[in-house]
Amino acid sequence: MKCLFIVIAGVSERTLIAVKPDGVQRRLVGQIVQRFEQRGFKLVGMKLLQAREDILSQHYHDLHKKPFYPNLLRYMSSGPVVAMVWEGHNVVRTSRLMVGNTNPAEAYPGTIRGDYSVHISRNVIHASDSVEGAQREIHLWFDRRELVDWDCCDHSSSYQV
Ligand SMILES: Nc1nc2c(ncn2[C@@H]2O[C@H](COP(=O)(O)OP(=O)(O)OP(=O)(O)O)[C@@H](O)[C@H]2O)c(=O)[nH]1
Ligand SMILES: Nc1ncnc2c1ncn2[C@@H]1O[C@H](COP(=O)(O)OP(=O)(O)O)[C@@H](O)[C@H]1O
Ligand SMILES: [Mg+2]
Repeated sequence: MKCLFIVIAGVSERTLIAVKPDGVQRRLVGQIVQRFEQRGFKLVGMKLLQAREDILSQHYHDLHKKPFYPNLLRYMSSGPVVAMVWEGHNVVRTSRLMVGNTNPAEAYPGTIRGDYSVHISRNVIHASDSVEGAQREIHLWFDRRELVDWDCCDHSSSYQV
C-alpha cells in the first residue's frame, strides 16, 4: 500500500504555460506567476527565450491551415516568451480555467485573459489544453535537465540559532 502511494505521488500532472510576447512586453510576467503560485501549483521549469520558428510551427501544428496562422507565428515571434512548467493536481484543467476563453471578449473577468486582454490576436498567455498535449509541449519546449524536482519543506524544522 505504501509503495502504491509513492508511485501515485510521483506522477503529479504537469502543464506548459507560456507568457506570450505581449505579456512580457507589458510586464505581466510577475502577476501571472503570482496567480499560479497562489493557486497552489509548483513551478518546476522556467525560461525566457526568443522562440524559434521550428518550435512555434510544431507547437501550433494543429492550426497551420487556419487563415490567421501566419499572423499567429508573427505574433509569437515578436519578442521573447516566458515558458514555464507548472505541476499539481488537475493542473491542466485548472490552468485553462484560470487562463479563460481563447477570445478575450468571451473571457470572464477574473481570468488572466479576461483581466489583461481585449483581442484574440494578443491574448497574453498560452496553456496546454489536455494532459497528452501538455506532455508533448513540455517535451518540445524544455530539455529534461531544465526541469527541477523539488519538495515543499516546512522551514520551521530547519531553523538554526
Ligand atoms: N489573429 C488571430 N489569432 C487567433 C485566432 N484564433 C486563435 N488565434 C490565436 O491562436 C492561438 C491558438 O489558438 P487556440 O489553440 O485555438 O487557442 P488557445 O488554446 O486558447 O490558445 P493557446 O493557449 O495559445 O494555444 C490563440 O491563443 C490566439 O492567440 C484568430 O481568429 N485570429
Ligand atoms: N480566431 C482566431 N483569431 C486569431 N488568433 C487566434 C484565433 N484562434 C486562435 N488564435 C490564436 O491561436 C492561439 C492558439 O489557439 P488555441 O490553441 O485554439 O487556443 P488557446 O490559446 O486558448 O489554447 C490562441 O491563443 C490565439 O493566440
Ligand atoms: Mg491552444
